[in-house]
Amino acid sequence: MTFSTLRALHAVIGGAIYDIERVYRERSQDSGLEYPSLDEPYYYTAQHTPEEELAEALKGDPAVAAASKRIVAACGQLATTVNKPWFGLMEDVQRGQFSSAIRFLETANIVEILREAGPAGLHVRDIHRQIFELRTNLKTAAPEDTAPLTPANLSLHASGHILRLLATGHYLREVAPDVFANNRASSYIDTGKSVAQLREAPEKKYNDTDGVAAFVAMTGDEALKFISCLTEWALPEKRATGTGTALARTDANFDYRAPPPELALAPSAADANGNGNVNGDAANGDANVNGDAAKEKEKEKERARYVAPFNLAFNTQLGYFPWLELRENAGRFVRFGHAMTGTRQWEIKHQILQGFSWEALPEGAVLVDVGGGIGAQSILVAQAHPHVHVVVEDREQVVSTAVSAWGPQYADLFASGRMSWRTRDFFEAWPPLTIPALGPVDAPAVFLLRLVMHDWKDEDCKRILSQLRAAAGPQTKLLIGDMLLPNACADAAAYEGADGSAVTFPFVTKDSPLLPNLGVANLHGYLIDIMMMGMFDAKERTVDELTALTLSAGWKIVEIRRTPGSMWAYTTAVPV
Ligand SMILES: C[S@@+](CC[C@H](N)C(=O)[O-])C[C@H]1O[C@@H](n2cnc3c(N)ncnc32)[C@H](O)[C@@H]1O
Repeated sequence: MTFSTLRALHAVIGGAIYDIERVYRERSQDSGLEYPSLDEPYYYTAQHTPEEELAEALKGDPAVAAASKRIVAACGQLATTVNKPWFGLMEDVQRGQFSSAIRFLETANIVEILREAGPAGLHVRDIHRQIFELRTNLKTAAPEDTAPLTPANLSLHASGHILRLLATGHYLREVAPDVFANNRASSYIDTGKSVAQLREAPEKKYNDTDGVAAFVAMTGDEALKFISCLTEWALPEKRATGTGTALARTDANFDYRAPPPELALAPSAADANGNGNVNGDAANGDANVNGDAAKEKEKEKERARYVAPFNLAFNTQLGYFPWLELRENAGRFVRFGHAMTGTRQWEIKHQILQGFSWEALPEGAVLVDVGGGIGAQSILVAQAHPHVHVVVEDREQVVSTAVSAWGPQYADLFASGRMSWRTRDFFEAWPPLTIPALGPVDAPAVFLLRLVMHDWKDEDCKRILSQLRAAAGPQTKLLIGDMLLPNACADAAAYEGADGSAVTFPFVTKDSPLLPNLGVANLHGYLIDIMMMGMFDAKERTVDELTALTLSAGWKIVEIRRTPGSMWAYTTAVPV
């Protein structure tokens, strides 16, 4: 590292600011439109002036978005270079505290409380009082098994310190000592619900929202807990004792892979899961241990116990989705559906509409959204393309609650029959459909798999893809929406696809001082990769990995439409 590299990074930042300013100037006809201030909240449900709307919308302009990413990448690289290693290390290794503080902000409804307080903000004593007024309501937006806060859990002092950490990390503003207000970053988590609505119906907090708050809550709850078990899961050191439970994992004699005693007689992991996720590793059993079949079976059972850090953290043999459907997880289950709406934010607005040539489909074409949840993405297609019929397939419990999760906003669409749900296990053969307005459908025009492949190991994905391949007609397309991760090193793979085509196009020019994958500006893709490891022992994939996987199930990738500068892509494949 030399001064010339520091200067080159500085120049990247300066050049990118110039690019952003140029777009703002040109698009506002030189009216002096300013870049949105971090200090000013922007609530997506509120009324805005045309200038405010344009200033916000331009952040999504491809040139602005790309320049912003260069700034983030360069600042990250520059900061890591010049920061005292101890400070940088502490910021990173203690990041969990910041994550917990953001979850607290969301779960305590502080963003909504501060929205109503306005730009002058609210003293922490008044914030604290309102948190309690909401939380001591009998109903709670938090998962059912969460006891309401009591003064013993949360002191005034604690609230103030958590909020100050957030203000220091640019998530709030401390406008006067102990007085906090929302800023642009915190306002992004707003649900738009009034405090009165949250008091009246806390369980509806995420209904009719953009899902961002639900995603924050889900990540801060389940994901933060299971990811803390990553190393214990990956590097179990203790040997079997046959006693203890995962929840007692601080016991020095505890073996993370030993079966919890109360589950010793439970059905096998495969039976409990019902979809093959948890027993994925068991199939790789070492067949020759002492030649003793009973012992081998027992060993296999043990290996299957904690397939992913999630299983370890929550002491369950169930896969994540069946676990979510347990009665005690009712709140988490509903929240997960809304969190999937939040995942739209990985894409540019309504990216699914640009991810495929929907307009080229014939009248009455059928899109099957496989593992589509509440249909958070395919509903955008149904709305924008009246010639397309959408059928969402998912597990029974998801299907039975999907329509009610949307509230009244799409009632006409559902009543028209152009968007419907049916229960299907995607590991089973695809049964032909009958759509009242169209009659029997032997093969759909498109199978969509969005955020599904990344939930599963390769062998499970192959099973899912093979079932779709068996059901496909010659014109059926497979559309996969997931992250596509490039390497972080400057080899050719970061610049081109497996077949040499420019499918992943460069994120940076070859002489740039930035990492070829844009480093921390694209960290989100690599974080989700590890989140999937934590949840399912699954992963996000590279272009090469996805190409090989789809081919193994009879699908050939023909097009990749990447969100500019992002890890997110829609990949189209056809039957081979
Ligand atoms: C990460 S979510 C993605 C939801 C949706 N595709 C989206 O992008 O919003 C994965 C979905 O797969 C569903 N799923 C899990 N196992 C399934 C199975 N065996 N058969 C059908 N759906 C399943 C889950 O219920 C969940 O809705």
